[in-house]
Amino acid sequence: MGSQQISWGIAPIGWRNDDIPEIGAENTLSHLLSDIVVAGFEGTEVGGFFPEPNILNKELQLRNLRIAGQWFSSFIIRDGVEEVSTAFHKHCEYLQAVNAAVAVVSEQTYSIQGTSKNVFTEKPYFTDEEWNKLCQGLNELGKIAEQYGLKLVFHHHMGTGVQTLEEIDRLMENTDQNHVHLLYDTGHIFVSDGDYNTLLHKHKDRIKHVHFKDVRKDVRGQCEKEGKSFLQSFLAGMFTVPGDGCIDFTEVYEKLLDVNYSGWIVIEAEQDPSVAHPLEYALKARKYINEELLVLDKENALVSS
Ligand SMILES: O=C1C[C@@H](O)[C@H](O)[C@@H](O)C1=O
Ligand SMILES: [Co+2]
Repeated sequence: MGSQQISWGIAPIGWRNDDIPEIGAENTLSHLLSDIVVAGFEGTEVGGFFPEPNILNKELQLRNLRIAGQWFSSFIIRDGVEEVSTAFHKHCEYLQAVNAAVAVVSEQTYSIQGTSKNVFTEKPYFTDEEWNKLCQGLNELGKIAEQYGLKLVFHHHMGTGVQTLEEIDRLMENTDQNHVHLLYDTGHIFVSDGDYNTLLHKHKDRIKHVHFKDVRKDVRGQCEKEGKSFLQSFLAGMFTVPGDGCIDFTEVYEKLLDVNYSGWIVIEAEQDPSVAHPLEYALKARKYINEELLVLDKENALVSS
């Protein structure tokens, strides 16, 4: 089976960043969507500055683009699932109206991702009781997502209580595989654990959404040495597009093809847009995909025929 099941997208995060809304604020929706077409991608994720569904759908249709999903910050441990559910229903309603496939959920209770804390040493840890509350709550949110024709995909993330492989294992073991799926983000797991393959191999069956984020290893090392925060690290250039860092995406992509992965692969490389020209990096990513990854589909097809 080949890439006909895979849709390639690129996230708005290279143009504008919801974690630091000031950067790239000059980049309008039209500019972003048109750049995505120029770079040859099929769609994107919803950014915090996106308009209501009618307006967005019009702009998408004009460019033959689709929406993969959107990030949702959950505070299940802090607020309880009942309170979170109200906001999550609204989130899913929006996503259904723009024909998205997934709702990306990240538990943000005690998260330091938006703070000035050292992201390499000061991440939070949940108690056993908090783990139970989180996993039960996610099962409930997963059922809500399904009412809107969406899959809940959980985003493991630097600076949060679900960051390391061990923590992702625990989350996968204690949530219902029918309702809670996994978003595999190559960049976050590599920065956290120095390895991106084990997570993919262990949880391949739960992965329903993928973020391809590359890492500049030397910059990562320097950020750790200097005790930088998550935001300072990405502004320093810790992340980049596939093919421009140290991750071997051919290995990752081959594994995804092997397990007949079906869904979106979204390029997500947050950098300062005033330093890393967003269209230039989108084109660089597309070139790498075309020249190094899509050829693997053909090779696989030849081997299996
Ligand atoms: O999926 C993501 C969404 C962003 O808001 C986040 O900070 C980024 O690192 C990411 O992986
Ligand atoms: Co991501």
